Amino acid sequence: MAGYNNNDGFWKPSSTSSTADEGDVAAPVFNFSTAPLAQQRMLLPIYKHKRQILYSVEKFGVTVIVGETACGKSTQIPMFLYHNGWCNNGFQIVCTQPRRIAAQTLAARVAKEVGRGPLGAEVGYVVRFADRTSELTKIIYATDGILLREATLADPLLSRYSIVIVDEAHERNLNTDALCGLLKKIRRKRPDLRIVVCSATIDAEAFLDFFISKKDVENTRKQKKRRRWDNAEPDTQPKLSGNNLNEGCIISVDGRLHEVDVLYLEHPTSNYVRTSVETALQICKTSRNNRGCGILCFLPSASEVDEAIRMTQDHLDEFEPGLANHIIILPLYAQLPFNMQARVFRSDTPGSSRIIYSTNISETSVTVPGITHVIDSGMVKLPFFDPKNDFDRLIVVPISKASAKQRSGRAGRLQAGQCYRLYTEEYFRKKMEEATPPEILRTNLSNFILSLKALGVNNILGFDLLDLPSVDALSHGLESLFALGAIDDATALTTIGQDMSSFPTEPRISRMLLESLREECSREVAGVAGALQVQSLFLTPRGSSGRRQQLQIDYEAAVGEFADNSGDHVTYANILQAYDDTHMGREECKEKYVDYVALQKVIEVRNQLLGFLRRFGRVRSLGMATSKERCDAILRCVTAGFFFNVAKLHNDGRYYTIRGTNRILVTPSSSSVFHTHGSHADYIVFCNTHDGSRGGIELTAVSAINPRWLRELAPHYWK
Ligand SMILES: Nc1ncnc2c1ncn2[C@@H]1O[C@H](COP(=O)(O)OP(=O)(O)OP(=O)(O)O)[C@@H](O)[C@H]1O
Repeated sequence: MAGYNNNDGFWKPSSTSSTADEGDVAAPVFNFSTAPLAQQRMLLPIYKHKRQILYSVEKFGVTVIVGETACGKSTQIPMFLYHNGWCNNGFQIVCTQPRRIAAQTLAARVAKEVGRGPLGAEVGYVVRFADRTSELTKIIYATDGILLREATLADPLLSRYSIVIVDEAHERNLNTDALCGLLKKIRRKRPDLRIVVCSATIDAEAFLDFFISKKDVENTRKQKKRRRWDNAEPDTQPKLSGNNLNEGCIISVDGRLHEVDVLYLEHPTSNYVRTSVETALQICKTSRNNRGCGILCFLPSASEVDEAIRMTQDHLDEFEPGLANHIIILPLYAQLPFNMQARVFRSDTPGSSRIIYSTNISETSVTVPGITHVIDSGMVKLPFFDPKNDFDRLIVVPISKASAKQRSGRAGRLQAGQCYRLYTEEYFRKKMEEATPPEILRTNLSNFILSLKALGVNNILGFDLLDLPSVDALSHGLESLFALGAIDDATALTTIGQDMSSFPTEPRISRMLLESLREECSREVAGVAGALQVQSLFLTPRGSSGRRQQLQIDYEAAVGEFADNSGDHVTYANILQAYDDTHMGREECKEKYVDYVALQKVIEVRNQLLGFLRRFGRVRSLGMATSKERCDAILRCVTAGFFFNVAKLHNDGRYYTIRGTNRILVTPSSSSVFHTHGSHADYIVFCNTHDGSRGGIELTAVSAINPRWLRELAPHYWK
């Protein structure tokens, strides 16, 4: 196993001890996590800044709070404000999070800390597809996307909130940026609205400069130097109309309650999945004599998480006999059904060690109980828009220092911890970027533009943003929306565009779903949309080399039961139909090579999307249609959304996109359907692309289509 070093000296995890000799008697340590909640709160570093925060929010329109991870920003600030009267007169406080898992777990924790009623009483959350609030709710945790939708659909001035807290602002996803622009606009009409921006890793000055003009900032800084915060007392009844509302203030919160030791690899690793697994097993082995450990290991994608789990299971016993009985291994990524994600947050297995392999879904804001160690692979999978190929692509890239800090901050939350970085200290210091480029500078903007248009922003270039996107990216986004029928030639939102903007999906999928109402196959198409959220609905055949041929035969026979000649989309619909008809359980799915966990997620998403579709028309299913009618209806819907992604078979037997003439390879999972069940089609539509192991771009979610549909369904685009 690779060695690690840290600033305090040198230690190899494979040696028996890190800091203490075996015979050492540990000094008594205050057990933070078993102390009463009120006592835990008072120990958090942010507690010392309570008066300063209350004073600043009362006096200034905008407060930017930068504090170490785990200092208490997300849980404590809303409570300070609530207890100081900011929810009087029917007002509420909303705290936004980039991810739903953070909103849900924070709300649960704060409901406990407030201690008056269950989750959904005074403290609740709203995330896509789930609302746990009531008339009593005062503090709401919501995803930033949800707050944007609220402003779009219900309340453009967000008038029920006295304070909006934009948490984890460093993430700079499209929703955070749109929300910041919107809040700036709202403050012109509602100067009483207070904005609090929080993060452990933001450029506080840049955020303050964005919300407050430079001149005001200079004044504020001068005042800040003179102000003695310790003597500044907030009023017990905050005044909505403070006297410096055009000014802002930055507050720094130093320190954290529990230390995190950071260790780096001595030499770079060529295989971060394998090194992650080895490191995790080594930590488990050395922790066994104690009371077990909790490891959170960050990997870039769901497939690498699954690979790491398989590798860990394969090596558990050979690494140390008997280790398997004491280790629980769990995945955590967005494509898992919610109940499986929630398992990670239940720490009910005393004496055992837990290894959680996660994507960056748990990188910010969350506290996973029992985590003593973090392993950071140093990599992340991010969406990039490739204007040359006209594709969105998910690419694995190195993380930034800001992400590394967030990841290490997932340890040391309830007790001291360690973070193993699977890269060298030199790389971290000299090569790693300071921050991840914001989404607005790297991704497809059509969804972002659609959201702004629905908010009534006609001139996108005139809307205040933290970073301006390139003109090329904007024009591409506008062209795509025009081709989808979401905007007209004066770039105004059409009726279809209005409807599309109320779906929680990207525009192409929203368009596909709306088309399904016309084709009367919403149940099938909502299932297809669900299947696009998971990596694959099929399990890959695995086994010893001697059995491989037989396994492949079994696999093809099983897949053949569901596969349709046309390709993946109707095959997805067939699997869901089989589930609806027979309620396949875990074992039956395994026999048929269907991934049970992925299927549960698809069904969860399908049901949620059907709920949205019901607002627009009658949701029907094509149960009685002939297979040709059913297949054509489903594929016409897919084409209505994904007509940008069409490729044609050329004489050399390869597919080329019609626009851009790039050579494309069809991935094995899709081609197995084509190879087994039909000849290559002349025209195909595809929904996802990624960098292939054979070089070039590979496709998933591929089906044969009739080229005539292109002119019928997208006449602006295919003349
Ligand atoms: N779900 C939870 N279960 C147990 N303890 C929790 C939970 N959430 C928060 N805590 C406790 O509260 C502390 C502060 O958490 P909080 O999320 O408020 O910090 P933060 O400053 O927002 O961190 P970050 O910047 O990493 O999001 C944690 O270190 C932990 O001790």
